[in-house]
Amino acid sequence: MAVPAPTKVVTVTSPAPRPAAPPACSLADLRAVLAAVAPVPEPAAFAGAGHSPSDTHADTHADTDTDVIVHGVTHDSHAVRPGDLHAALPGAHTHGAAFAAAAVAGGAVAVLTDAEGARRIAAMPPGPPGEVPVLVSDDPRRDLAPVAARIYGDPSAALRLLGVTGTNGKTTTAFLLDAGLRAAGHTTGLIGTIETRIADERLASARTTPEASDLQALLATMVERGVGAATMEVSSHALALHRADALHFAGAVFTNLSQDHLDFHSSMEDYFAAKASLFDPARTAVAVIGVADRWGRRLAERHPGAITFAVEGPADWTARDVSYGPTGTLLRAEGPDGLRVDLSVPLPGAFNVANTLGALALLVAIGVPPATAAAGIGSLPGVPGRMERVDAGQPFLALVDFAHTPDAVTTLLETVRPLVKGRVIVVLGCGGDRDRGKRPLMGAAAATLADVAILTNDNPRSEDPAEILAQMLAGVTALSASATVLVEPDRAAAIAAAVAEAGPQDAVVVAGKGHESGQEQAGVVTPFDDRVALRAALSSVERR
Ligand SMILES: CC(=O)N[C@H]1[C@@H](OP(=O)(O)OP(=O)(O)OC[C@H]2O[C@@H](n3ccc(=O)[nH]c3=O)[C@H](O)[C@@H]2O)O[C@H](CO)[C@@H](O)[C@@H]1O[C@H](C)C(=O)N[C@@H](C)C(=O)N[C@H](CCC(=O)O)C(=O)O
Ligand SMILES: Nc1ncnc2c1ncn2[C@@H]1O[C@H](COP(=O)(O)OP(=O)(O)OP(=O)(O)O)[C@@H](O)[C@H]1O
Ligand SMILES: N[C@H](CCC[C@H](N)C(=O)O)C(=O)O
Ligand SMILES: [Mg+2]
Repeated sequence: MAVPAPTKVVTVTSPAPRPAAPPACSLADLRAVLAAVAPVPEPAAFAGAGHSPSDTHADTHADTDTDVIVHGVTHDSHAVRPGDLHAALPGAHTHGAAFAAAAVAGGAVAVLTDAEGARRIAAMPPGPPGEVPVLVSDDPRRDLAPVAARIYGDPSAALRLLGVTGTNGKTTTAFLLDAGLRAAGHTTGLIGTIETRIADERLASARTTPEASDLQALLATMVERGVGAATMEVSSHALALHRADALHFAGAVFTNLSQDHLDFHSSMEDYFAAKASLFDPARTAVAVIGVADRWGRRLAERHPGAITFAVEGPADWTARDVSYGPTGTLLRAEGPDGLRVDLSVPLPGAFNVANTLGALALLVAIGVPPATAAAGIGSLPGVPGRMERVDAGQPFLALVDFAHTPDAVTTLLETVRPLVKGRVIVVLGCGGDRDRGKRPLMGAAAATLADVAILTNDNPRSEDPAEILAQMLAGVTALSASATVLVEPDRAAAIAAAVAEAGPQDAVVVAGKGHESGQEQAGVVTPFDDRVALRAALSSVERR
């Protein structure tokens, strides 16, 4: 087999789709937006070296702002188009103002930044950045969302926007919502981890939730192309970094909360607060909350008008007569006011019953007839890389799944166990540059709930893969694990070892990468797809 060429990691987001008809908005309008969000800082605060305060263009161009017309906005200097506002944001690695000259050379007509950015621009040698107005904000990342909404004509108000947040199940729930909306006759849009859809067009997603500038442009493109209803995953990073501010949600689902992303959030409380902020009534009309865990129950207590769901109640929506099969589930959903909805869900496992209830509850709440919602959900062809079966004629079950949190690994292995008479063999790694606290917990879950656990690499990114594996193993050795635990850093070899180990009636479960198409290590992405690797391993076994 030819080895695919690795590609260099691009850390900036790829250019987002923009409306074909560019919007037009004066800088004076944007100043008004900024003034409404926060008071304008004193000009003296951004006087740079070699310039007097009056040299800074936040000040000097104020009278002529109406003459500067903005046609778009970007936070990424690589994606600047002529007529753009360049949002030069302070970041964890660099300051966007460092790229202001490139942005203005690329056609940016104004810059939005903070005092530090304005200081840097003022200190630059005479040249392009000094030739455009600089809007200064105390928090330009926060202000980017309302500014972008103003530039693109507030597109989320022009369509029915649904949001999904929570640790696990966002992508699945979003796919279920989209299927229900399409069954109800809507032309739909979808924004999430696997892909972005604008009506019939499908694009690869760079992020689960794009930055506000890209998101507002994307929603405006959807409106322009006749999309009437859109569903988006709202990650906790997005909420903490203001990507989803200034959006109008017709409704949103909270799936669940468990440990993840504690590299980014300081604590579970902080992580919960980010997720909970989506349900502020000022931005979300209908709250649908999974109450199977304590975080969901806390959120529901804060929102007495919320619609709740849990596979086993008490909740507004619960499931009855659930019949689990290897490829799907039959159930009766019981909702408020005696509603009864029979569903055939083409996704296996109790966790997908929870996802189905969340989607159904929101669809019904926004007026989709229950039978129509059920028909849409029933027509979903599955979710790529989530409990996805790979079949090459082998006498055992082979699955690829995206479980990459302790709770998801636990749920996954508990779901697979009753599906097979034989052993469960899991292949699993943990991502680099992500929550380290997850690693021993994921190792422990694999070692207690599987019969054979093969620990391997999963996007080591900038970290030493051996160190990540050692941290997973620490969770295994801390308890008397029942599984046979092996370590094989090469993921393809680990998958092949799992397949070689499997006998009739066993299950091979490859977890953590799901739909992903690359393995990222040391700044390089090498094409890698678990489904392809698993199929290749299964085929070579068949040939033996
Ligand atoms: C932790 C996090 O979310 N970081 C985001 C943050 O990065 P940062 O603060 O490090 O930014 P930086 O690299 O210092 O750059 C500062 C500014 O300079 C700009 N820049 C930088 C370089 C350049 O050449 N030109 C340029 O214009 C950048 O666009 C940025 O605006 O701001 C950047 C854009 O402003 C984001 O691209 C970046 O997402 C990074 C790449 C990322 O990996 N985010 C992940 C963790 C994420 O958001 N994940 C969630 C899903 C999580 C889940 O599973 O639930 C998601 O929604 O995708
Ligand atoms: N309701 C749920 N409860 C627990 N685990 C779940 C649930 N739904 C899905 N999972 C597990 O989580 C994995 C990821 O599911 P999904 O992609 O729908 O979640 P996500 O929240 O979008 O994840 P990400 O934040 O990484 O995009 C699945 O492959 C499955 O193992
Ligand atoms: N949205 C998640 C996906 C993780 C997938 C897993 N394969 C990994 O690389 O850790 C994240 O970026 O944390
Ligand atoms: Mg997702």
